[in-house]
Amino acid sequence: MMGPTLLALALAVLAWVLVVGDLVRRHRPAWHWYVVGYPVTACRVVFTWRRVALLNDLSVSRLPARTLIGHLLVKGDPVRPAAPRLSFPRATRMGLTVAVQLHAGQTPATYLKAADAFVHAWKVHAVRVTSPERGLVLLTAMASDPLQRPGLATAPAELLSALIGALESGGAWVMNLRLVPHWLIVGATRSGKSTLLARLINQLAPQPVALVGIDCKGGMELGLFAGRLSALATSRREAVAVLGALALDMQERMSVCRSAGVRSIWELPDKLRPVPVVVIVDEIAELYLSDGRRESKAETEQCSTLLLRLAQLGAALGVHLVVAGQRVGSDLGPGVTALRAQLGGRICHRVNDPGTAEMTLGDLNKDAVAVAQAITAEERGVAVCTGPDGSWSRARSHLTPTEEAVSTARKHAALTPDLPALDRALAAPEGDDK
Ligand SMILES: Nc1ncnc2c1ncn2[C@@H]1O[C@H](COP(=O)(O)OP(=O)(O)OP(=O)(O)O)[C@@H](O)[C@H]1O
Repeated sequence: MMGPTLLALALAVLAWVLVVGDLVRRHRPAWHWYVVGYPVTACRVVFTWRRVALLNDLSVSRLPARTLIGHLLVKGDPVRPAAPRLSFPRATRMGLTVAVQLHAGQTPATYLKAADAFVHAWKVHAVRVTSPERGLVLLTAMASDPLQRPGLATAPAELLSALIGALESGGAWVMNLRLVPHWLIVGATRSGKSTLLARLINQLAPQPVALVGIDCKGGMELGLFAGRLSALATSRREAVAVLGALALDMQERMSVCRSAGVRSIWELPDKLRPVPVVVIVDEIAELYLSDGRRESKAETEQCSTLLLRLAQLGAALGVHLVVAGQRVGSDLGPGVTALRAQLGGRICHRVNDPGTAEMTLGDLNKDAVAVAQAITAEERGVAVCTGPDGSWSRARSHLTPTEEAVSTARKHAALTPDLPALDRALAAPEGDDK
């Protein structure tokens, strides 16, 4: 009687283990990492460290590489090099961290080069190398891609600051225009650029800020938010008019600052301070590429000069640029490289050519370029972004449905500041010359 009951019980337990085990394997809940993943990975880190360090030239021998035997100078590789000292691996929500004491003469760059070797040796999704203090390197191993299902990050509301999404570290991805006044956003088609711009507008719409759109794709993208835009240019000719009017407006702002004896509009008393303006450009190539005709060439040159002027002087005068494009390269014109130098904030989604990733991140963070190039077509909304302290991180924007962004823009349409100079400039040009 006991036999069949025990058998049925054993079968039930087995079925339960199989079903639950499969669910756990597929969904990887957080406790699974702490109970199974972390102890296994921590053992791998500790037990493979000597060998990994040796194979990647991180170990250093205390013996000199040359020594004198009698009257002979003997050169060679000293035996038994010592691996750098490793701290105990500490579990985090998404992986683990270990601190490594650098040998004298070593720099974090050697560890950056070995990051791929760590990934394979420890069987983790990625390893990031940072140096929080001199002589120390922090290796952060991530068990799986935290951006596959990023949590909803939060950040305090601040003027000219937008919560864009979540960072790979689990923190909030914030675009703060007071800290980094101008931004360059690149991404191939369907990489998540427009969604990010919609998110930015969604976040800035409730703030006392003027939003100006330049969308030379006939206003198809930014036209959706027209109710909250103080001006919208939908052709290059209109873009020249709007940028020219903004350049003149900046001169007025300068004279207000000069008469008040201050260096930036933020030092002016509230009642004198002009409203901050955020200029959003969708598809920079439309402003820079000419069809060879004389007027077209003149317009591209004007756009290039005016954008550069706004970028050079805008930060102190409350004029901010957010420039987006599918591709950025010096072939767009000599002005592009100069403009890029002024756009301190960079966001690079998946791109089709290595040149664009190099152009966007290469001058600030060489090691971020390879990470940006590894973003796949499935990872929509994932990007490499720079932080205000010069660091970089992988991040994912919060998916803001277009309807939600449009309805937020409509809801706050009454807050739209009037910029009569821009309206006049837009009313002036005749015809349309795309
Ligand atoms: N953060 C995100 N999370 C999930 N899906 C996203 C995210 N961002 C964008 N997507 C999805 O990716 C698709 C393409 O996004 P989007 O239209 O923003 O790309 P794009 O780079 O602007 O493309 P294009 O240049 O063709 O306009 C959309 O269907 C959107 O739903």
